[in-house]
Amino acid sequence: MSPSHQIIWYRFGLGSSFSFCKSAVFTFGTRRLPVILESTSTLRNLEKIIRGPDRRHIVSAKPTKLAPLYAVHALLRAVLITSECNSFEGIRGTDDFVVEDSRSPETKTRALSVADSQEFIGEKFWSKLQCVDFHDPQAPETFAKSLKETGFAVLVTHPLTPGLVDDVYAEWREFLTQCADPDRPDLRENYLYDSETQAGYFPMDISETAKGSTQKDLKQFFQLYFPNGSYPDEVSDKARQLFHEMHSLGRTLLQWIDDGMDEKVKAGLPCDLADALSYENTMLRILHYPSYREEEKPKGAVRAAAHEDINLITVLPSGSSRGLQVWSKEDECWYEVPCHTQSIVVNIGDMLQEMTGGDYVATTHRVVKLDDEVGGTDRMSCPCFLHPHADVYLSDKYPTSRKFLLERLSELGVI
Ligand SMILES: O=C(O)CCC(=O)C(=O)O
Ligand SMILES: [Fe+2]
Repeated sequence: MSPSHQIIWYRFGLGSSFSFCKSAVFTFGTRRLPVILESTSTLRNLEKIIRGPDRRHIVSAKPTKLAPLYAVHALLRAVLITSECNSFEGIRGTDDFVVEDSRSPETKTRALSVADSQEFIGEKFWSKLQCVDFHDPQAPETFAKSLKETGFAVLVTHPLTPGLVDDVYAEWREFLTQCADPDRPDLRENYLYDSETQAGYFPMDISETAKGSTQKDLKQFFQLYFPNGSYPDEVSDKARQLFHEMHSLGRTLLQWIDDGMDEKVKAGLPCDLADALSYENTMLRILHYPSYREEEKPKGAVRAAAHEDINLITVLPSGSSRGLQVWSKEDECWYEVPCHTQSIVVNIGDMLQEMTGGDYVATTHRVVKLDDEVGGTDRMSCPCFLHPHADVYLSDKYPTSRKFLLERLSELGVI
């Protein structure tokens, strides 16, 4: 080791946090590698994985029932950091997992406790919020349970075309940046949203004000409806393809909710959720949250203020950077929603809550700029809001979903 190589040693003793952590699945590009974190020998396997040629492409970890999220996340972060190192020490003694961080200015050694692991990853995760492997036979149940308990679930593997979301982020970041450019008034004019259909471009100065908030969110976005609504000539067909794939994934997920639904609740529905899903009312929103300095933002404004979504469920690929948080009524705190490239967050919207008489609850969430965000970071995201057909019965108060939608859009100040 060269003397200029400064190191922090984190020792993940099996007696500490990882004794909880039985297994994880790491995904390298399209290759999935299950890892059992029980013994020294399997930690050695992990070492081999870290040393492997694909080590820069670790994108997700799947905790099982026995593996709380924080432990898997701590491990994942450790692996990510390690994969950027020039060297990796691997196993020390019989039960230590040693990670070195070449970017640290000092050297120290310590065993990692549960609290440490949270501090280490700098995030607080909700252990009830499950990460689901889409291909796991247990996936429908795990998914439905997580939605029921937290209003959220994270799919760490999914059937969308690999790389498609990143491609959409890259080209729409450029397009939306141009739309905001005062030298390109033509773009704003061409694509400005239609208040009746809600399709098109919503600039920063128009944007949304969350229900109950007084400040506009610090975001601009484009709402795409298919086959109606405008689609900019300036971008490729990729967002169209993404919508198509997300809609089809959404139908499968609604089917999973149908399958896991309490019989009494199901009896109150006008039809299966999967059949209530509309293609033309479903909307893909491509969001750009520009970078900003904390002191420059209007007082009280955040990237997206606390809100619940209006629709049935939202299929939300991980944003291009962290910042999505979910409110736990039980613990009365914000938890960070795990953000791995290639994972997809799913959350419940108000319409599903209304339809199921509150059996599925739309959980409040928001998007903030984290204190440790690297300066000048913007953020892209592309939630797909799955909506029912306009005449679907939600409840006696809202005999059609159309009535519900109009009420909520007027509260948002966009109609
Ligand atoms: O940007 C995100 O990650 C979430 C966006 C969101 O919650 C929304 O647009 O409703
Ligand atoms: Fe939302």
